[in-house]
Amino acid sequence: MTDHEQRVNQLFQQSIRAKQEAAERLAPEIVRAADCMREALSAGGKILACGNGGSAADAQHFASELLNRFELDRPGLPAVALTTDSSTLTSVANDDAFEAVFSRQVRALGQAGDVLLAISTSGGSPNVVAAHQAAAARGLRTVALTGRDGGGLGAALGPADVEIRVPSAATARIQEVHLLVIHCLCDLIDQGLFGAAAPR
Ligand SMILES: O=C(CO)[C@@H](O)[C@H](O)[C@H](O)[C@H](O)COP(=O)(O)O
Ligand SMILES: [Zn+2]
Repeated sequence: MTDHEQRVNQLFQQSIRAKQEAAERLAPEIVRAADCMREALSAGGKILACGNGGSAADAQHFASELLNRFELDRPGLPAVALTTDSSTLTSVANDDAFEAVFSRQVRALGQAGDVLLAISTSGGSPNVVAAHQAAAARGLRTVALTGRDGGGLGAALGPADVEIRVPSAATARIQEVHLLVIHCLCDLIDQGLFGAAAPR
């Protein structure tokens, strides 16, 4: 095996270990988060999703799996990624502050009973923390995907919120687990609402 192949192998092993540890520790919180989202959707609510960088992509990935479909052919479900409208993002950042790019949209779009999916590997992104604060003030529950020590986001959550904190300090490994968690949430939501088949 070449040095580079060995490095690739190590990265795969680290990712597998991070996922194994997460499966052992996080299953109850993942089920709680899916229940929270399913209840909101059943009651006519929607899910707003946000994050920065790779987590912005994760927010969009999740929203598209709800709006379009995951594995089951079923009607679209209401979800909005707060990361996609460049006119809104640039004008809020330009006129106010980058910290406000998600919270302003939460105040405009969020209704009591909706859920905010807040994704931050460090838990420290000020715009994600501000989105949670705006959500809480409007009666939304937050499902937070975090890592490390949960950061300011983990610390700001209330008893009705759910934190899924990946036990790792490496941003890339945390993101890899977040994507798996997102697919677990989609699977449990579909199963709860439409009786999806067992995972293949
Ligand atoms: O994808 C990566 C690193 O893997 C980066 O784009 C990463 O998402 C960005 O640095 C984010 O700004 C990090 O924010 P956060 O996860 O700490 O909230
Ligand atoms: Zn990344």
